Amino acid sequence: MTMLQIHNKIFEPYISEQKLNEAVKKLTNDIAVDCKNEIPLFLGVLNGSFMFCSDLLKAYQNPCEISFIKLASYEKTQSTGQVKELIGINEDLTNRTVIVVEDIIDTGNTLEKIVALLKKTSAKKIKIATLFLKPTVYNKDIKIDYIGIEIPNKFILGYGMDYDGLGRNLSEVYVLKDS
Ligand SMILES: O=P(O)(O)OC[C@H]1O[C@H](OP(=O)(O)OP(=O)(O)O)[C@H](O)[C@@H]1O
Ligand SMILES: Nc1nc2[nH]cnc2c(=O)[nH]1
Repeated sequence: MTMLQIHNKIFEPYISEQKLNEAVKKLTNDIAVDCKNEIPLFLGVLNGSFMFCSDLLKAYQNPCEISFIKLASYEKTQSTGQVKELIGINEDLTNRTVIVVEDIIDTGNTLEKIVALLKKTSAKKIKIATLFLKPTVYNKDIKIDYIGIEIPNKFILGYGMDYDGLGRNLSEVYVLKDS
């Protein structure tokens, strides 16, 4: 097993590229079935979801659009509890089906903020897709429509997700050792 060190933290391989591909395919199929009569607008949440968004859209065979929103709440491996809006929603969402695309939902603080922003628009439907969910941590009432992989309360990185800015380029997911 190839360990990885970033600063003083040790990470070990956790979820293979193949498992990630399977999860992305399944999510894509589920979304395509639900959206067969519409053109969804995927709304990726930067930075973490860029790689997931890319693979999701490449796998999505029907007409669709993409845009991004940028929020941040994490410093190192801890949620600060405060979510900052760095890039807002610029599109006209009137009558659109918007699918929020998250790499991971942990406390749900980020999601709550995004959904609050979307509710102020005239979007027809707001749906949520996440590659990872920590069900034991998530404590909001917002329904998550599409879930890739559920994980315990551990800190992961790779496939878009970082530790202190590093590790986003890894094509598989690692977990913080002994977390
Ligand atoms: O459910 P929560 O506890 O809010 O955590 C989930 C959020 O944390 C990460 O983003 P982060 O704030 O680290 O910004 P980044 O995507 O730029 O890394 C991740 O991409 C989610 O958006
Ligand atoms: N990189 C990373 N960011 C997160 N944001 C919320 N949970 C996590 C996590 O486990 N890893």
